[in-house]
Amino acid sequence: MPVTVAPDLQAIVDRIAAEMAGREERGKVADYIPGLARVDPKHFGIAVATHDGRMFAAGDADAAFSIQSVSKVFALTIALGKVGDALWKRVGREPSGNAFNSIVQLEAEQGIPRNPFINAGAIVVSDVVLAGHAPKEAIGEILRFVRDLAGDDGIVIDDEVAQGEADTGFRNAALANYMRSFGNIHHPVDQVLGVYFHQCALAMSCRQLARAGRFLMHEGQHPDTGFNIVSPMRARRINALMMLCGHYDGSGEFAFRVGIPGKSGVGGGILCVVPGIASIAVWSPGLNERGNSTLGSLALERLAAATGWSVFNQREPG
Ligand SMILES: NC(=O)CC[C@H](N)C(=O)O
Repeated sequence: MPVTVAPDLQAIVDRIAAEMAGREERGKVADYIPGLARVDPKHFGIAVATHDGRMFAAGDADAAFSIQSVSKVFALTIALGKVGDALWKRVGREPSGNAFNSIVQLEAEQGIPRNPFINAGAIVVSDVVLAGHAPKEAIGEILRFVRDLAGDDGIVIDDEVAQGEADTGFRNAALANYMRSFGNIHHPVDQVLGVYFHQCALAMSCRQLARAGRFLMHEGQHPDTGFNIVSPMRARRINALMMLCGHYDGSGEFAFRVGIPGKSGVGGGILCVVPGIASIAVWSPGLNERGNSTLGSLALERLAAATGWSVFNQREPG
């Protein structure tokens, strides 16, 4: 895509934040754990990190929130680094068309989850990250990785959220045990879930999240160090998975409305990657019926329309 940064990007994000502040329809905040239930639905933040190293932010772009399933992108990146394409023997690459915590496909498909961005797939990824480590070390590896990507040691894991996930994670435990019965989970289920629950509990601001996603717009390269986090091909493939599977059974709708690879989480965050152009994070805690941020999705739709950014065309911004 030959599109360069739209010159009025700050004005665009300011305008989007102002529109979102006035919206009544915000969806419903996730309420399965206290650490999420108490978050004020009025929040909205947006941060856009551009390929040329600039940052445009508006609203609550510096407030930390629970990134939840957005963490599945980072965990997948680590797992691919460890076992490479062998991962794809244990996890599929197809959209599921089902809810993020659905169990129905697993029986028909012999314990192989459809993709790494539904819970079952992410739990297999956690199992891979855990290999050769104590759970604490695996969690530390994920945290260090995200801090390194963002260039920010201030990123932490919210222990209260992690505990809440463990206290209520009966369905995730069911998924893990079920996959273990097919031999697709290799470590003790409580350890695997410990890793998964802690990665879900990563707390990050939009600015930190947009920075952490930059390697995916830079063909896999860390923009600060020049090191290859992943190869260009792998970055492209992670982006493809985000496009096809990043919003669960709402992925088609998101591609239709926004047209940019993205990954959502039930904390209300969405990370989006415009290859060669921008890494974008939005946050608004109210969710639609598919568990994706209502205003976050709308804000990204507005941003894509205002900039012309899409992986489906090559229009100049305007
Ligand atoms: N969609 C999500 O963000 C789900 C993450 C959540 N912690 C869960 O496992 O249920």
